[in-house]
Amino acid sequence: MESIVQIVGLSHRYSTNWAIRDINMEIKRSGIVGLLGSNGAGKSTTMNILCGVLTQTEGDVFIGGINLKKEPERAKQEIGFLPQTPPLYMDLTVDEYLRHCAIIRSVSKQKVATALEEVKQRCGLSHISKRLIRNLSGGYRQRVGIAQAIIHKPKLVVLDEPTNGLDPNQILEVRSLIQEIAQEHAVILSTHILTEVQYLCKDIQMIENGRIVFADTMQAFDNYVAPHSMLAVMEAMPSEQALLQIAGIARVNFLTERQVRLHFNGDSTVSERLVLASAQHGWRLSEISLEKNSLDETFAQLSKVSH
Ligand SMILES: Nc1ncnc2c1ncn2[C@@H]1O[C@H](COP(=O)(O)OP(=O)(O)OP(=O)(O)O)[C@@H](O)[C@H]1O
Repeated sequence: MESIVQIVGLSHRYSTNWAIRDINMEIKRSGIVGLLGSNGAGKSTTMNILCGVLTQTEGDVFIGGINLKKEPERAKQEIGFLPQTPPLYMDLTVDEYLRHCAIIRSVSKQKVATALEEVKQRCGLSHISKRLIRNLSGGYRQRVGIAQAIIHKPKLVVLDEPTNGLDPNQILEVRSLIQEIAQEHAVILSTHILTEVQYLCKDIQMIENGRIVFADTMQAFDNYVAPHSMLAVMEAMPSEQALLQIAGIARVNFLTERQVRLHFNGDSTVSERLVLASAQHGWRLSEISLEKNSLDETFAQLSKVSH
């Protein structure tokens, strides 16, 4: 199967500092790939190169087999881009703006009207065609931003922090629109929000200090960030020895007379065994909570593994 995107040995240097180093990636199918990284990790640099806005220092990007550096115009026909700040013209109506985008994206004259109707329908914009963009809510502006990215039916859609600055309802709406679009297009979604990637993406690329530190399926990532400790509150706290008897518990840290942190190996079914043991021995377990790694801790661990 031909790749939709292939990134080979991509590196970029701003004056003397390398912002990204030796990035490799291949996408062959539609669906959402999450590019996850903390601020300054190198996501925007990667995306800007991918969309032909910035020329890399080293390496190559192929879109549908076309070398972006050698044939930028042809390759860019297959890319739709929603940058962090959508390139909207506030004084145009939704119709005027999207028509303008279709034309600069080289949609042929006879096809502009159909492309416009289709994209408005997909993005839920049909009822606000005549509204000025200036008067739209953040969520609707973002929909217009997504519409301009897909109006020419590109193979690849690149979305940079698409839910940034939206309220919780708007976030849900924009996420479901992205899921819908990913049925037909390959989508790369950049974000620093772990839950966004967990919710939307089937594959994940994690970037830190300009390097990819994790590239696998979301399921593999979930296993990686699965909890390895839990906090428990017990009114009649047992001894360390008694707790270590429970299969899976590897280490015990007493925090207060009533609270303990239990580190475990394997899966979190150990919590069920703790509940059982408490009932059997009268420890009066009143609270239990699994502790997930924070994104920072996960980055730190993955960075260590990759070095
Ligand atoms: N125009 C520029 N000139 C010099 N250095 C830059 C420039 N743009 C980015 N950098 C540096 O390159 C590195 C990667 O930045 P980049 O913006 O790609 O990261 P990011 O992951 O997108 O972060 P953010 O989420 O904050 O946008 C950072 O150290 C940043 O300071």
